[in-house]
Amino acid sequence: MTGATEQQSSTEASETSPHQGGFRADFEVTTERGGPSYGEMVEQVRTFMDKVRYASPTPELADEVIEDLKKLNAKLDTTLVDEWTSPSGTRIDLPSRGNITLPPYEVRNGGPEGVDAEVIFRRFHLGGNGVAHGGHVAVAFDDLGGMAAALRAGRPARTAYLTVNYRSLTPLETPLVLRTWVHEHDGRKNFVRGTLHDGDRLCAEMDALFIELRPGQA
Ligand SMILES: CCCCCCCCCC(=O)SCCNC(=O)CCNC(=O)[C@H](O)C(C)(C)COP(=O)(O)OP(=O)(O)OC[C@H]1O[C@@H](n2cnc3c(N)ncnc32)[C@H](O)[C@@H]1OP(=O)(O)O
Repeated sequence: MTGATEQQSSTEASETSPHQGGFRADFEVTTERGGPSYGEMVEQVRTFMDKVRYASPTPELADEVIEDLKKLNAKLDTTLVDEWTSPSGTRIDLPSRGNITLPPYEVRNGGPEGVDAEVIFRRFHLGGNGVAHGGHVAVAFDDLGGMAAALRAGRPARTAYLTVNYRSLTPLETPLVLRTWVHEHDGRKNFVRGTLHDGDRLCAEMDALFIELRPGQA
């Protein structure tokens, strides 16, 4: 494996980074970090990943792409910051808050009663035979389940367990409805349920426990 060892810049948090324990102390929402084109940059990377998933390049083209990517990586090396101050995860104006590692979703409604989002699994989320990989479905449930717990509790929570029941195949490139809500809570424990639908068809269900973090807890 090459790549990971070639990282140029430090992304360690500085002492002034605004965080406390495992998550941001105050979840700073921004629409400015990364500038007006940040969302389009992330979208272009997703499109690139879609193409990589299905591309069968010649050796010459693969070498050309590698050289282009090295140049792009070098450009980003000059801008790396720690996780607490990067745009990724805080840009509430962008799908999945600008976090490229998540399946892109848009929250249609979110509050203490739960979260209602539209999610699209992309071509690069392929599991096999044209449908989504189950792990990516779990990622979407984890993030939006954690959001439901955090919005109810008013503070961040970490996943203690998360079970997904895959009820039917989850299509790619299709707007799906993902809902999460706190079914029950007891002290710091938030028992969260979720559903993923393609129209009327239930694709998957989630049953999870999210534990609210104590102040300073990692
Ligand atoms: C708005 C922005 C939204 C962003 C959302 C992002 C969501 C992303 C969420 C994640 O992916 S977090 C990453 C995945 N999770 C982890 O890495 C967590 C690893 N585990 C831990 O850090 C700790 O185990 C944990 C914080 C979950 C709990 O440790 P604690 O020390 O805080 O709690 P403790 O062990 O004292 O347990 C508290 C209660 O929960 C219960 N509990 C804990 N883990 C359990 C478990 N696995 N199953 C059942 N019960 C459990 C435990 O028995 C106890 O019950 P009681 O209060 O009734 O005694």
